[in-house]
Amino acid sequence: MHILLDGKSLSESIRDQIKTYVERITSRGYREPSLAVVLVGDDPASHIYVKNKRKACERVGIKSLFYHLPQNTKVPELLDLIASLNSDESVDGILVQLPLPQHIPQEEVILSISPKKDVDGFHPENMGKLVARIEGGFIPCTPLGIDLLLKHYNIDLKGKNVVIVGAGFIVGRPLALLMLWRDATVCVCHIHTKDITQYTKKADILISATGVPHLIKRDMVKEGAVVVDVGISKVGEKVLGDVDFERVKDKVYAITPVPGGVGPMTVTALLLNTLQAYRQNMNLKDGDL
Ligand SMILES: NC(=O)C1=CN([C@@H]2O[C@H](COP(=O)(O)OP(=O)(O)OC[C@H]3O[C@@H](n4cnc5c(N)ncnc54)[C@H](OP(=O)(O)O)[C@@H]3O)[C@@H](O)[C@H]2O)C=CC1
Ligand SMILES: Nc1nc(=O)c2c([nH]1)NC[C@@H]1CN(c3ccc(C(=O)N[C@@H](CCC(=O)O)C(=O)O)cc3)C=[N+]21
Repeated sequence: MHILLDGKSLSESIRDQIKTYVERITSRGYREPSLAVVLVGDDPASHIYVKNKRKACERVGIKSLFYHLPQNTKVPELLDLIASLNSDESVDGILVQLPLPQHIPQEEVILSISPKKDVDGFHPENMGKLVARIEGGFIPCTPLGIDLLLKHYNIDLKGKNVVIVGAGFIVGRPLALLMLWRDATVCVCHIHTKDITQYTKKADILISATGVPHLIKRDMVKEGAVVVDVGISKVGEKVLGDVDFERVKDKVYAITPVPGGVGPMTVTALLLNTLQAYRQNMNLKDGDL
């Protein structure tokens, strides 16, 4: 029997705690935390993600501001908006939904966000803190969500073989740094890796983040491993993960479902990062609340 790593229910309990915290602090006369979400263009998947993030904010009492810019937005217009959000003291966190339209350089946008408001943790200052193991930076939401999920289920990372499939900017690469911080032995496979199976078979903890549906098959997984599935692909009406869940599940110690695994934890990590930004912005110390 495998353990289901239930990100949905862990998320609900963390979000309840956030809600209680926000209620307590606002009842003492502080303003509510706030997150500005910027979406450029009309990608339908991005629309759904942004809607879910805003709904999650509102449910816990975080104010969400939404800026929807047209597909043909010019780079300076977007940078002007970010500059005004950077200097607006009532805005704690800024999230620019990725991917951006082709004509907008992602690096330039990420660099323009104040590191203090960068709740995605993508700014090089925050990525640098992740490399240098400096506390107090923002850790990217999906890696942070996975870390919290593994911690909740008492899955120890120290000295374990963690194999990550996918080396994307949002998940794979920052996750590798975080797992290293947790003292795991980390191996990152990507599109140029020859024969990923030879690596995945050695994984105590296998994390896949490619967006290739059912890339991870039963024979690629070690008996008793922990499997974390980050991938989300829409195939017809169905949402599929990177892992062939039905054939893999009875071979492993624990596994995340898709949906209901890493996805909700990503959104919860965003709420936690926004709260962290708020507390740092308002200069609140642990003793204050
Ligand atoms: N559940 C959640 O909370 C989240 C889910 N996601 C999902 O995770 C997936 C990955 O997202 P993201 O990191 O942004 O995507 P990217 O496209 O940035 O990264 C995917 C990575 O996987 C690699 N890859 C692609 N195909 C293979 C393959 N056959 N074998 C090995 N490596 C491969 C890519 O290589 P290369 O670039 O060289 O092609 C790249 O390194 C997507 O399905 C996305 O929807 C993303 C964020 C949050
Ligand atoms: N700046 C930026 N930051 C991000 O964190 C970011 C981004 N851009 N662009 C896109 C990816 C993707 N992402 C997800 C968040 C939540 C779910 C999620 O809630 N998933 C649910 C529902 C899945 C479904 O039914 O579609 C689940 O897995 O249960 C999924 C994916 C954040 N991303």
